[in-house]
Amino acid sequence: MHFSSDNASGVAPEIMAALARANEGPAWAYGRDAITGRLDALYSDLFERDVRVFPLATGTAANALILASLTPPWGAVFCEQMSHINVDEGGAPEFYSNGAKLIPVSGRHGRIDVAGLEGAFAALPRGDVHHVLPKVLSLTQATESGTVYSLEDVGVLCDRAHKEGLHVHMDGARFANAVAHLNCTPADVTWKAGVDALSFGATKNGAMAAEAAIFFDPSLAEQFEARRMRGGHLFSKMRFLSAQLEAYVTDDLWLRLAAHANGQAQGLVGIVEETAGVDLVHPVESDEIFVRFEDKAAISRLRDSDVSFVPWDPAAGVIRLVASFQTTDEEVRQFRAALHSAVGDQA
Ligand SMILES: Cc1ncc(COP(=O)(O)O)c(C=O)c1O
Ligand SMILES: C[C@H](O)[C@H](N)C(=O)O
Repeated sequence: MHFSSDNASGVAPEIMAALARANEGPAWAYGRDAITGRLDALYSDLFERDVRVFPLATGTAANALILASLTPPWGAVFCEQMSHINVDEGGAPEFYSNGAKLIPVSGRHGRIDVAGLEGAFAALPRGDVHHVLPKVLSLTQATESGTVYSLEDVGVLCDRAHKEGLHVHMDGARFANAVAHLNCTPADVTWKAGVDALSFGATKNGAMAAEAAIFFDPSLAEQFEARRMRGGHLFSKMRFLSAQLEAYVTDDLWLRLAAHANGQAQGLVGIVEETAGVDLVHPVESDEIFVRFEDKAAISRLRDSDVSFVPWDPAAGVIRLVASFQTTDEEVRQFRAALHSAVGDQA
């Protein structure tokens, strides 16, 4: 049973088939191919607005290069304290922005709220050349804690950020899981709520390696091609990124895959909730589940039962389980037996 990360999942057959089709014959390189040429129109239809789409291979590249497009080097980027850009990208956002400062904002269950954002704004020294300038709010949707911002929350946070003169970036490494959970349109939870640019993730949800930087205001994208090239992220055989991104949103594949992952996560939730000695750390609203163990020794016993997971906070006895589009009902059943064995006999 493998629940270490949705990054551990494979490639959806529809996307593998699209790669095989894209492999037929030669094609112009560096994005001049026919498939890449279709992406702006395809995603403009999906988001009900003219957008610019830039294929990339990693979510970190999407985040870091978008942020570099939204802030000058002397700018400040407000983000949740445990956000991926703040703790898991090895300094890439700071590097590609040539030094922008990430300002962690305390959140609850991985979500920033407007009170926390107001506090961060108030705490930032202003009005002197010695101080960085507030430039971006970055929200992760779905969050690193497996939760999802409501449409209202996104709108309120974007309004407050725009009032402060900030652009809003959305880290959508698990965007599909959030849209599936909210049962909304992609537009509702992005530009209609005030988001200016989106890291559109596909890798964790069925793609081999495909992400996209999507700009809802094309004027913000003017430098992106140069930044992507200078950053070493311009793929010569871009048709293979674009083929994945095209197949991903065809016939709502992306939402079907995410709905399956979210559904299997709810199956794991049911097992945790029925099991004494463990409890959920955060609400489960996407494909990630965080479980706290009263008896930390049970964590080792669970690992010895061939369950793969990330020991998220060993001192607190917290592990992370992540379902994916490939998680089977049998894996969920096996997990139930493994968990009950690990924590001791269950009445
Ligand atoms: C919330 C979030 N954002 C961004 C990323 C970065 O994606 P990548 O590992 O492809 O750089 C990840 C990675 O899993 C992630 O979990
Ligand atoms: C945390 C790690 O970097 C990866 N983003 C994951 O979610 O598995």
